[in-house]
Amino acid sequence: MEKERKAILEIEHLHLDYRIGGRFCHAVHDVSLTIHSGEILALVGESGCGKTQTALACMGLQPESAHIGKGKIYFEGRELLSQSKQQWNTLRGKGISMIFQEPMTALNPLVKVGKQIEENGRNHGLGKIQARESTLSMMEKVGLPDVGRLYSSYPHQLSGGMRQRIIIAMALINDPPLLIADEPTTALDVTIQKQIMSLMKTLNKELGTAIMLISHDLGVVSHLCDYVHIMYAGTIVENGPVHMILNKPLHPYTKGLLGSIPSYGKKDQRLDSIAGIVPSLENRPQVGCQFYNRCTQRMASCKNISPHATMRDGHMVACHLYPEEA
Ligand SMILES: Nc1ncnc2c1ncn2[C@@H]1O[C@H](COP(=O)(O)OP(=O)(O)OP(=O)(O)O)[C@@H](O)[C@H]1O
Repeated sequence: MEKERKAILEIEHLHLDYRIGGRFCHAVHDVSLTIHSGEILALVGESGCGKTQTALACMGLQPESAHIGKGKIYFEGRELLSQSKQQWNTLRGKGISMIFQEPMTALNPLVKVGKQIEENGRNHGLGKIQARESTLSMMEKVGLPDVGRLYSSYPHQLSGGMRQRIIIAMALINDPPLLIADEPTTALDVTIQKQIMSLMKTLNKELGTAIMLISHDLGVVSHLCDYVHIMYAGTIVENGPVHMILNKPLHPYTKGLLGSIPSYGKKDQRLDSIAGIVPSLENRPQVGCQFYNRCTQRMASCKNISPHATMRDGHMVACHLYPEEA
C-alpha cells in the first residue's frame, strides 16, 4: 500500500522583493513548492539565486527591508505569513527548525554545548529533567561519542564536524516535522561533509523529519534527496524526482550544473562550468528568460518572452525549448 503523502510545507507563488534604486527587484519570483512528511527536498542553484531568501520567508526571518508582495506559505495547512510574532516564535524550533549557513554563529562560545541544546528544549516546554534526558539521547542520535562528557564541553573544544552535530541535535530536540538545512556542510572538509549528509539521511529515516536541503551542489544532494527544485535568479526553472533530474535534465541551467560535477559530466572530457554569473537583483531582465545571457541554447523568443512551466510525469521545466509538453 502506498504511504500517505501529507503536505508539511506548501509555498504558493511566493514573491520577495528588495527596493533598489527606487524600484522593486525580485529576489524570489513566483516560487511554489511542496514538501511532504518524511521527504527530503533539495533547493539547488548557484549563489544569489534566492534559496536562502525563500527559506528565511518560511521562518519569518527575512530582513526587514524585504517585501513579500504576493504568495502564501502553509505549514501543516496553516497560513504562516499572516501569523503573529508569538505564533512565529512557537513555530520556530518546534514546527520548523533551520540550520544556517554559518554554523559557528549558532553556538554561544561561552555556554556548554549540552546546555545549549537543553535550553532549546526548555524554550519549547520541556521540563528540566526531560530536557536533559532528551539532550543526551539526541546527542547520541547524531552520532556523538561519550555524550555525558561532551555535554559539558565548550564549542571551541570540539571539531567542526562535532559542532555541526551539536547544531543538528539542537535543531531536532523538539522533534520538529521539518528541518531546513541551508548549506549545512560548506564549512567542513569533504570527508566530514559526507558523514554529515549521511547523518541527515539517517535522521530523516529514523525520526521521520522532512528536510529542505539548500545547496549549490547538485552532486552533494543527489544521494540524499527525493525531489529537487532547481532555482535560477529567483525562479524555479525545473523540478522533479531526483532520478529524473539527474538522468534526464531538461533545462540548460540544470544541464550546466550537472556538467560541472565529475560523476555526471561527460566521461574523459574536461568538466564544463556555466559561463558568466548570476545577475544581481537590479541587473535581472524584466522580461524574457532570466537565464538568457548565459544559455548556450537560447533562441530569439527567449529574450522577450518569459517561459511558462510545462509538466509531464511530475517533471516540471520552464524553458522555451519545451513549449508544450516536456
Ligand atoms: N538584505 C538584502 N538586501 C538586498 N538584496 C538582498 C538582501 N539579502 C539578499 N539579497 C539578494 O537576494 C538575492 C538572493 O540571495 P540569497 O541569499 O537568497 O541567495 P542564495 O541562493 O541563498 O545564495 P547563497 O548560497 O550565496 O546564500 C541575491 O542577489 C542577494 O544579493
